[in-house]
Amino acid sequence: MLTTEATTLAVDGVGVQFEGVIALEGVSLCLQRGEIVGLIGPNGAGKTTLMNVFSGFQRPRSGRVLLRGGDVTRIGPARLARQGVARTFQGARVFPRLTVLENVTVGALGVGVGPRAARREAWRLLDLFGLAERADQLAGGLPHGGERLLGIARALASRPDFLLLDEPAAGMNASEGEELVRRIVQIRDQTGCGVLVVEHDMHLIMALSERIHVLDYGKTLAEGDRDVVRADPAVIRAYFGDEEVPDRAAG
Ligand SMILES: Nc1ncnc2c1ncn2[C@@H]1O[C@H](COP(=O)(O)OP(=O)(O)OP(=O)(O)O)[C@@H](O)[C@H]1O
Repeated sequence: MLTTEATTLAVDGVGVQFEGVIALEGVSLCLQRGEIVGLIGPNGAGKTTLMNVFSGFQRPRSGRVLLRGGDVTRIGPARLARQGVARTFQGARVFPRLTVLENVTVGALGVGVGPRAARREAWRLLDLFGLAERADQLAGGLPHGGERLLGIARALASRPDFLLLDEPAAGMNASEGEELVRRIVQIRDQTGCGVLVVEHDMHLIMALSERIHVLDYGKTLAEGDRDVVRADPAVIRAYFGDEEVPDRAAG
């Protein structure tokens, strides 16, 4: 049952269809401020489509999107960002010809923060992400892991209550992934924002998420505590196949 509390971002029974392909059907997921939820599922399960619905990039055909209990189903991404919903995309999507500092500053300017405060906020985030030394470098010249962190820093510049991360660790090596887990937990602890993470790296998902939501063919296959979900036979069959289910990652 979905809550309509003031501290939640939720989808309630959403459905999305693309020219005959059912991408999502009757999916409900409630993200609370202060929690980290993993969204997983096989390729094509509907994870990115659900992120798009949450962030206003995809209007659902059925169901509702609720922000702090209010219906935002018809609100687009720019307005949702100003209301506290920020996201990153698959692929870093930084502005390669802007500097690292400018990339983050733009994130704050985009939600109406004044130029001086935006710059201050950008420096704070660059410090937090260990990118301050590269502030004046063009973003396009960053190594892959750095670009990913920059994308998250830019999303955080809007001071979101809810942060949606689409495959933040793609292309990172194991130690960069562990560092990313630490930073995401730190962000949650410091800002109290709710974090929804789509990620194929199961070690990372298990290390990071308190709750896990599993999609398969556009429907919810399982949801709940990570240990319960990991032991669910339907999840093991659909998602892990014959692979060994990873133990909770070190960290
Ligand atoms: N714009 C689109 N037009 C047509 N079909 C689409 C579109 N976007 C997604 N789909 C289809 O909807 C389904 C869900 O896709 P989606 O990208 O949300 O899955 P996913 O779980 O994020 O997959 P992956 O793990 O591979 O990124 C797939 O069958 C996909 O082919």
